[in-house]
Amino acid sequence: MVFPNISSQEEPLNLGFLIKPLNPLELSPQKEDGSAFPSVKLNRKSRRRSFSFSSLAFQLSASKCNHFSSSSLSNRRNKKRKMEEASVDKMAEQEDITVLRSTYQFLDTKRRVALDKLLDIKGSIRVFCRIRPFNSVENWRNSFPVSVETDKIKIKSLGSKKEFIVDRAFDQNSTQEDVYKEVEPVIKSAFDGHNVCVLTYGQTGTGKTYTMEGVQGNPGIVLRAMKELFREISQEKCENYTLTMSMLEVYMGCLKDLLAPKQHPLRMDPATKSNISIMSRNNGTVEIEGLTDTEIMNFKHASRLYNKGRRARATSWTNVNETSSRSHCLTRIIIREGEKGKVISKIWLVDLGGSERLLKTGAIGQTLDEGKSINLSLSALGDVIAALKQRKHHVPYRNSKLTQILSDSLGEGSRVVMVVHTSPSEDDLLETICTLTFAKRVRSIESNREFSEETKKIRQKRIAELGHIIEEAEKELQILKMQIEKAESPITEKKQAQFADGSPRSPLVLEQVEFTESSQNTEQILKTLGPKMKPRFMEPTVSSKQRQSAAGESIKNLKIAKYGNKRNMNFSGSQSLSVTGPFTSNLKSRSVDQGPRRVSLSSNIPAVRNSLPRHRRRISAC
Ligand SMILES: Nc1ncnc2c1ncn2[C@@H]1O[C@H](COP(=O)(O)OP(=O)(O)OP(=O)(O)O)[C@@H](O)[C@H]1O
Repeated sequence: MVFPNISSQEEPLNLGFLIKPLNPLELSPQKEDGSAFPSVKLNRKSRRRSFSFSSLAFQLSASKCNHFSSSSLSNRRNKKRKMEEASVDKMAEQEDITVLRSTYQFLDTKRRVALDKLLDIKGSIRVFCRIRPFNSVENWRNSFPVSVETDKIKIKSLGSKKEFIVDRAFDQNSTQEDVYKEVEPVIKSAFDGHNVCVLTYGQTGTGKTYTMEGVQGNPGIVLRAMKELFREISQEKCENYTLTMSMLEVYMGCLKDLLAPKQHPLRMDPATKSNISIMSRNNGTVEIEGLTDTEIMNFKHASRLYNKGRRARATSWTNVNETSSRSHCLTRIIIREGEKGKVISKIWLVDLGGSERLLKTGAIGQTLDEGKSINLSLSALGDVIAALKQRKHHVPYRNSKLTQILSDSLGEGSRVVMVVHTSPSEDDLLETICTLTFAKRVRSIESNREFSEETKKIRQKRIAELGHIIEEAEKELQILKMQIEKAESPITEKKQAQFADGSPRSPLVLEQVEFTESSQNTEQILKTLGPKMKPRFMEPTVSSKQRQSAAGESIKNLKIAKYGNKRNMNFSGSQSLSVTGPFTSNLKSRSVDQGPRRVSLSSNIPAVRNSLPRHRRRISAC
């Protein structure tokens, strides 16, 4: 077939390949004698007016076809080019993100390995000592019996001197931040699968609760640790990690669930007044049956729960007329991964009972029993830690409830920090010496291998090096995280835009949407051409008809899946539909907590009746 060659004066347009199969209704573009029409010079501005064809019908047809074909084709070409460019850009972006992500992984592994080495050098059981400031009733003007160096506590009194080595000593001016900074690496190691146990130990009134719980506006280890855990989870993009929290009180060998909704007296074991039992598994793990384990969604939720637990502890004191120092308060955080909730690690944060009462007060009766109980459990704790450090075959976990509970968080692979607390006062010197002797016992086994000065220097150097590696890696990780977020933001935005209407779209539907959008221009053109002026090549082919009907079917199926089968709702006059309650107007605004909506539907046609219950359930579930 010969095609006319229409061109403008400025820009020759070859219409020959633009107008392909002509509609049979249109005139043939050939002359009667079979020769081709001459080329027509067409000024773009006056294209419609300056046709010089003899046949008016052909002019019209050619003009419309030219208008349609050239714009449609160039649209398509532009679209194709844009799509090609977009896909190249997309691939490059994806590559960038992959490189950034693998660099992130590499650095993160480097940081974790360094942290692990650092904690190994420092020791898996570490002992810190914190001296609280003088209080208003203590005589601080005349004597300062306790002095502090970085890793040493010196006691001077009545001409005698004593020195106690610890892993880190905090003087009276130390802040909560200072203490937490030392504990932080241990908390972080929980993400590497290490069970963690942080304990505060000391005489009553020396600041155990202050260090662990903190005060309003100046939180302690528990809340800081929780903040850190949530920060780590968001930073590491561990979206599939979950945190759960439990709180437990150990009072005279009895366990109390501090987060339980309400303890029913009949459900408790009359002997122990508790429905909690400790189960030690053969593999060494411990499970506390009956203990409330609540998933914490964010830091705010965690601190709310923690305050609830603290209040429950306070209430229990009032109920049974206890004082703070006579019970141990244990907060547990479990890090879980995946849908099955595989346990990664446990963190125990323990505020131990005061260690001195029995000695100082010469208590009798219940107070004596309480004091004995605390001292026994504290001494059992000391025995366990000592046995662990000596790598003894038998570790006496079963000697107290406290050690039984903590058994899988004190042993091999665990990280333990004990923060011993002392008073600065001369009056409390005896208790201070007792506390520091306990600290020495806990620490002594590992420091049995007393290092030479040279070894100490090498250790310090290595610790500093590892600390530097960790710090640098953390800085780089921060930068990388921002870069990844920046690189991912267009993709995230696009996804958000696609899902803005709340309906999930399958790739097929997305394809269909694109298809519909691209054909919008064509639809407009067809409207201007009129139904009879549709060129033949615009008629759908057999395969395009099949494609369209397949795509239409898939959309229909999706709509049915989303909104239900509307056919069931097309009732004839003889059918009845009764609906009680506004189920169409405020359907979306109704919240789930409001419970199912009451909708009753009925029909006298069996097929419709059969389909109604299913329909009703769907509405009820909204
Ligand atoms: N480092 C500190 N800085 C400021 N105040 C402190 C510090 N340590 C303790 N205190 C204050 O000392 C008082 C006693 O502290 P806290 O209640 O924490 O002692 P405790 O060892 O937990 O006592 P108990 O065994 O009775 O629970 C509190 O008023 C607390 O605010």
